[in-house]
Amino acid sequence: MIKASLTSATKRFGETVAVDGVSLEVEDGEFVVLLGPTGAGKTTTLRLFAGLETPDKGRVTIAGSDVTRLGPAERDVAFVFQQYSLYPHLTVFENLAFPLKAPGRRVSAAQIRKRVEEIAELLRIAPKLKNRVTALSGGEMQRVSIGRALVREPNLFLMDEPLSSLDAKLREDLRLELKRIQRDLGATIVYVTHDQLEAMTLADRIGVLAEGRLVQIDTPRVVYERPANIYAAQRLGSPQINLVAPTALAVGEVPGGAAQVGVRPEDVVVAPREGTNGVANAPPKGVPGEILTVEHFGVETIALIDIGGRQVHALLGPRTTLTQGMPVAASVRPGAALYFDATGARL
Ligand SMILES: Nc1ncnc2c1ncn2[C@@H]1O[C@H](COP(=O)(O)OP(=O)(O)OP(=O)(O)O)[C@@H](O)[C@H]1O
Repeated sequence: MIKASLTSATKRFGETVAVDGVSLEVEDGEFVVLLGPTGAGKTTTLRLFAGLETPDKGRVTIAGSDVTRLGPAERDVAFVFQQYSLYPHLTVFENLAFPLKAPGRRVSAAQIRKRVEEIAELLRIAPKLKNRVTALSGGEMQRVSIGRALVREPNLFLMDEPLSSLDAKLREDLRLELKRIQRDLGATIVYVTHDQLEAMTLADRIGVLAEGRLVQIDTPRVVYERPANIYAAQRLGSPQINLVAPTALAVGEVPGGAAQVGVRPEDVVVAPREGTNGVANAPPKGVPGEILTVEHFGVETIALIDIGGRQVHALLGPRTTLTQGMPVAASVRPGAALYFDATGARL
């Protein structure tokens, strides 16, 4: 079942087309992440779902109804923003209970208590329910913000970089918890980020936005392995995909119309050009290059290699014996090259 959709939605601000003919269907229980750099139109897309913006063209539906002309209060959506928007003079319990006490909601005190306690448990803030929110850490405050959205069981959750104000460790913890909670509750979430790690780990599908357009929407794996174009290819992967001239890495048969070849670092095969005792082995396959740097990250090692004046990243095994300055031969794992035409579209 489709829980929310945009159909050919366009939103302009003066000369700027913030969202340009975006069509997007979010399934019930799905976690869709909108990924793109600053100004790509992520927040505006989210605000169209929320009813905080009205599209100039196109339609918005939520739970099967056309809500294009309805305001936020009439859409039954919950938002979480980057900055916690909590009531500082209230306790954690009162902040979590607040959305349930809105006028028109007839929820008994006992039901409120039960729901708040459930959510507090889920978010692991139950021991803090009596604390004032000002006495919480940043991570706890953001948990309360997320909890405030979750108590209500709305049609749709809209989250705009909810973890970006947190430090790396908290961010990771909360990211894992958010995914677990979303699965447990079967919640439908549209989530905005420019963090590829969040996108890769949270999303059922990633929507890649560029200049207001939805460039690709698919599972993280498909966007990574079969990007629609160079732009989408560059959004995922760290280090970024290597882009070289069609023949620079000797990648075999190049399809007609290929202007660039994309090779992920893990698909660059690197072999030493000389035997360890200085005696030449049979020359390895590939183009000659030289190792510029080797960085050890524990679980992986990344080398930067110069091949004929071009630099490419290669993922090496953790126990690699390759070191800086070594002459090497670089090639591409068979079948792993991605070909792009002059417009950047993948062939
Ligand atoms: N209220 C507004 N008035 C004028 N221009 C706006 C307004 N809101 C957004 N824009 C413009 O629309 C474009 C898309 O903005 P949007 O905030 O949707 O991008 P974003 O991908 O969310 O970026 P960020 O990651 O920086 O939040 C930008 O060029 C922005 O300057």
